Amino acid sequence: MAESLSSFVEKHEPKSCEFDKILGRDVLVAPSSEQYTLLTKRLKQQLGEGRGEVIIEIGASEDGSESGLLADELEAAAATLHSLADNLNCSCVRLRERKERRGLVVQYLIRRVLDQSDFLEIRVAVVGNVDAGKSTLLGVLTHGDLDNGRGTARLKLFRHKHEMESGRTSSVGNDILGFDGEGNVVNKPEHGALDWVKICEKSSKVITFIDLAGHERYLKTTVFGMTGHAPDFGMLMVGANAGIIGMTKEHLGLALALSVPVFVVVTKIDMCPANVLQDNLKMLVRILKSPGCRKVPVMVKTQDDVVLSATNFVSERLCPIFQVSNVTGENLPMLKMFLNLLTTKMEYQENEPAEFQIDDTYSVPGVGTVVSGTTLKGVIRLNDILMLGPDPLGRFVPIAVKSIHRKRMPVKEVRAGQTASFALKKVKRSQIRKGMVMVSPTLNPQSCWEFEGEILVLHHPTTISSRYQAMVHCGSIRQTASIISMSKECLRTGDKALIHFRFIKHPEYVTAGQRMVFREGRTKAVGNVVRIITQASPSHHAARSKQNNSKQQQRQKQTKEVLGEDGPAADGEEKENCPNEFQMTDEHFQTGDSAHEGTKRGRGRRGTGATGRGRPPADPTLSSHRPPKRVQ
Ligand SMILES: Nc1nc2c(ncn2[C@@H]2O[C@H](COP(=O)(O)OP(=O)(O)OP(=O)(O)O)[C@@H](O)[C@H]2O)c(=O)[nH]1
Repeated sequence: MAESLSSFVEKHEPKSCEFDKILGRDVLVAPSSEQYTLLTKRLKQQLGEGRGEVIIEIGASEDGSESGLLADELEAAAATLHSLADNLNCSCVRLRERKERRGLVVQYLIRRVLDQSDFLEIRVAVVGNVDAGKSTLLGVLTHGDLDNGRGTARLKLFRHKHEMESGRTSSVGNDILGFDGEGNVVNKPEHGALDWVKICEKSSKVITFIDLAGHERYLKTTVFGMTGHAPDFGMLMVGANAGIIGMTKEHLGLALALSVPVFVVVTKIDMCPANVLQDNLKMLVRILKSPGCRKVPVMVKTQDDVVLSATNFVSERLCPIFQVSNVTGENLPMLKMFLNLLTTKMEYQENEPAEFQIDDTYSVPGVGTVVSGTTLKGVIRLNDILMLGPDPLGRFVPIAVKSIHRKRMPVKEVRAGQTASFALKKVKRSQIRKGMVMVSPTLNPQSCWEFEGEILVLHHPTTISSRYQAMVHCGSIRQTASIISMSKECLRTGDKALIHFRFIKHPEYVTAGQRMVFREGRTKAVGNVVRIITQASPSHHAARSKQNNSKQQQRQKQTKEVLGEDGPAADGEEKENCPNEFQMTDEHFQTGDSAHEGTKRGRGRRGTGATGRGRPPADPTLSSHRPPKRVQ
């Protein structure tokens, strides 16, 4: 929500607080020196809360009556705001104005000007059915050239030969779009290629798109992208002519399950008959409003809508919908403006001990072992010693951080909320399993075989009882776990329970409060880790899990015979092809199985189990560490 400099005061502080003196519609018109000091202090606070940016409204009165400034007042107020922004080393850009009874109310974007090596980072997971135009839109946004309707724009992004040939994305891809302080796109391809370091140097804000596959064959990769890459937002793409088909509902369901706020981009409006577009939009709105989604859809048609929806996108409930064409470029400027205004609402704790989740590993000639992932807490600096683990025996070993890159740019430190790649000293790549973490030694990290989670069953064809096994996704941990015990005898669709889980293959680093997904075939459940059980022993585990395994395999065999359906892989690793997970059936959208019920979005995401085979780094690394090859 856009804030006046005093709005926070009004809502949260007692009436007699120090900011009382800067209330009022015209406080910026001619502030006293005491007021000016308070205004500076308040703006600094607001910038801190907004991770370096805030939208300020001037001319609005606190009670809504007599809002608006006259032309000369507005000029004076704007000059004050510019000088406040200058003093705090911020840019100040006019976004929109509205006419009120007395005069104008104007909104400004105040954004901290960062040094060359720093930028605000927002991660957007791009999901939607195959052929919805995901790769094409990303090609158009990041390279600036429109598509020809036959796939020229997406060619710039495909990473594997088979993707070039089939036109289908199969891996988790990363593409970046940089904005300067004024909100201008800074991407400038040279001979078709983008120099990430230059983009980052010129940017105040960098949007990282996590381009996920639309085909159900690659759903495993898509789920990993959503759980393991810690997206701040989900961009759900829908082809105007095709509407909500195939994997669209599943991807929406997955975003809901993980409490990732979603906005929708309807593409191909250039080639879609008006009546088909209207029908598909109606269907989209109906699904978004259904009890299973409980979203508030907003059609974004003007720049005012963009500012309003971006500033109100704080809640997971609002769902802005854009209608664009990658061929004619219609409405793309509005989408860019929206992306420029997006601010993450995730609270990252920089003052806590460091925690970094690894989502991929590389062996780089001349550099050594490189890991990429997301910093969840704290600050990690060059030459820091962190504890890497857990290994198969649950141990953590100290390692030194040799170099750090953010989006291929060498940096001295990386803070909570930022993705990065580290070159590590004296560690072989084979010693690092995706799914491991690197944490501060002060945390004295413990691995666990067992934990308790509070789970809501979104869908199960029959009932879940003790000893049932399925895949746990927790951040980027991906391992089969068994149910040891439950607070209820059996669970059906819609039931909630406290469940005691045990990993079947190796211990993991899990923390209370993490969001988790539990799934197998058509079964899916979401919830939170509530308690870690560190004392459970592996030997005890092995015997019991073997027993459980054979029983479950027997049960799965029977189920397969009856349903012709696949179960989870017995060795704890996921199978390549698991269609229909997260299928938000019509039942969900109509009966109110609240996919987003449960607790808040987990901040912690750790480790990985990414496919990783031959795909570029999540934070494609390291100019000197040799950047991944990209097929042009
Ligand atoms: N006319 C028109 N064609 C488009 C538009 N957007 C994408 N296309 C075409 O639609 C086709 C599919 O686009 P892609 O970007 O490959 O779709 P995708 O969603 O990335 O597909 P996957 O990578 O397989 O998940 C390509 O031939 C594009 O040229 C658009 O706005 N208008």
